[in-house]
Parts: sequence; C-alpha cells; structure tokens
Amino acid sequence: MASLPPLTESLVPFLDPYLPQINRTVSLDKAETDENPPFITLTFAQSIDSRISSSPGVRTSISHLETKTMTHYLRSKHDALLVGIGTFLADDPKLNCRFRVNHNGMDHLIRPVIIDPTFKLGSFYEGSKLRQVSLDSKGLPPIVVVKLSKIRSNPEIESFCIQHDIVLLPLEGELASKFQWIEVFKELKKRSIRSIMVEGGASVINSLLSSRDSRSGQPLIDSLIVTISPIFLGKSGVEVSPCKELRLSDVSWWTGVQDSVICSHLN
Ligand SMILES: NC(=O)C1=CN([C@@H]2O[C@H](COP(=O)(O)OP(=O)(O)OC[C@H]3O[C@@H](n4cnc5c(N)ncnc54)[C@H](O)[C@@H]3O)[C@@H](O)[C@H]2O)C=CC1
Ligand SMILES: Nc1nc(O)c(N)c(N[C@@H]2O[C@H](COP(=O)(O)O)[C@@H](O)[C@H]2O)n1
Repeated sequence: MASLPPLTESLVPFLDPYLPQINRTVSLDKAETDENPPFITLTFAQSIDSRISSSPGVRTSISHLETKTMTHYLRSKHDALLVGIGTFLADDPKLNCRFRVNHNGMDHLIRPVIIDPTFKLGSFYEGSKLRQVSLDSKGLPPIVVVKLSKIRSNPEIESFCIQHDIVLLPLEGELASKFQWIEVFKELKKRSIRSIMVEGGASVINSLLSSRDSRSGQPLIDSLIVTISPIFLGKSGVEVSPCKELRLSDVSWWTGVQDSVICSHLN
C-alpha cells in the first residue's frame, strides 16, 4: 500500500470531542475505575447505500486516502483495535497504526483484538499480514476472544497461542454462540486496555449498534465515527444497519476532498 498522506489539519479539532479523554481532567464521578468499561469508538467506512464491502468476504476500498489517514490517526488514539474473525478472513488486515505520532519517537502500538468464538484464526494466522507485522515489530500480536468451551475441548489452541505470542481471552457466552459485549470489554479493561476502536465487520457493527448495557440501559458505544464515500455498492454489498431505529446526538459533519465524516454520540 502507498504510504499515507499527512493528516488534514482540520480533522484534529473536528475529531477531538469524540476521542477518549485520556490525560484530561475528568470529574470524580467519571474518573476511571476498574469497574468502568473501556471507552468504545465504533468507526468504519461505508458507501452512501450503507454498505461496507462489495460482497461478503471481499476486501473493498471505500475511503479516500485522506480519510484512510484519519483512520490511522484514530488508531493512534486508542489502546486496542477490535474486529470480528470475518474481517480477518476477508481482508487479511495488518491492524497496526501507520500514523506517525511524532518524527523522533516510536510509532503507536495498538493491540489487535479479534472476536473468534471457534478459533478459525488458527488455520490462517501463520501466513497472514497480521503475523508478519508482529514478526517485523511493526505491530503487536492479537488478543483473540474464544469461547471457553472451544478451548477446553481443543487443548492445542492454548499451545498454538503461546507459540505465536497470541493472548487468549476465554469467554463463556450466555447463548450458544454470542458473547455479551460488556463482558468482553470488561475483560479487556482488566488487561489495561482503556480505549477500544471497533472497525467491523458488519456482524460486529450491527450487533454493537443494537447493544445496550443491561443494567444502565446506556449504549455501549461512546463515539460513532463514520466515513461516507460517494459510491453505491449495490444490493450484493454487505449492509450495516442496526436492528431498529437509532437516533444520534451531538452530531458533527466534516467534508474533505472526496469523503464526508459524521461524528456522533448515541441516544
Ligand atoms: N469498510 C469498512 O470500514 C470495513 C469493512 N469490513 C468488511 O466487513 C466484512 C466482514 O464482515 P462480517 O462477515 O460480518 O464479519 P465480522 O468481522 O463482523 O466477523 C463476524 C464474526 O465475528 C464473530 N462475532 C461477531 N459478533 C459476535 C458476538 N457478539 N458474539 C460472538 N461472536 C461474534 C462471529 O464469529 C461472526 O461470524 C468484510 O467484507 C470486510 O471487508 C470490515 C471492517 C471495516
Ligand atoms: N477506513 C477504511 N476504509 C476502507 O475503505 C476500508 N475498506 C476499511 N477497512 C478496514 O481497514 C482494515 C484494513 O486495515 P489495515 O490497513 O490492513 O491495517 C480492514 O480490515 C477494515 O477493518 N477502512
């Protein structure tokens, strides 16, 4: 991939109110405690007909390089980058941060997190870009969220993870195949992850847009940042859409050379 162009300066103040508030003064009732889940930013690039790829399992370039740089800038502001196993299999992504935080210092190392209940990753990790960036010290090995029952019945999963420096996060879902997001986020917080940028894919996005904290009723997403590109991907495209109506608040729009970006909070 061509190197990223510099970040368009106007994006910095535009994005700032929607980024994790690390190192800023926070009121005592909002102060970080271990009980609080991490800050969650949901961000992706979509067509104007709300598609994120041209068909299932196909990596599709949607955003302009200008907003691709923005995505890497956003990665530089988070501790972890979460995707579903479908995205890993479709895109062979690097899941690292290629935004230069400063010219003298180290690049920001973001921790990839992959939701993979049945550990499909094991068959594809060896030759993946994710593995390669980790071997080249250009990224970190992932945390992989796997169902506890799967790990118990397949002891080779643990040895594979140890061998490849993968951190295994075992979880027992209430339903046969679904994790409770809040449990995933709290487990990640215990591993010092205070902010998570969720990039997709469609199942993850649709599920998170529709999920709320069962105790507080609050949305699980703190900020939503969506790049909208001037393209229709058509009916065979992979659609993002919550299962029911969802109103956004604190909405701001930005328009660049090609794409528009909407930032918001969820009601
Ligand atoms: N344009 C963009 O910004 C992006 C586009 N994509 C595209 O999205 C597509 C992949 O989307 P999907 O196939 O929907 O895959 P996905 O990445 O959402 O992964 C789906 C899998 O994740 C697991 N999963 C998700 N939520 C779960 C939950 N609550 N509990 C348990 N397991 C859960 C399941 O194993 C499920 O099969 C690809 O074509 C990719 O190119 C992916 C990321 C960003
Ligand atoms: N910002 C953005 N624009 C697009 O057009 C995209 N297709 C994506 N996809 C996401 O970026 C990941 C690729 O990451 P690397 O550059 O390989 O690190 C991909 O997996 C999607 O999450 N994003």
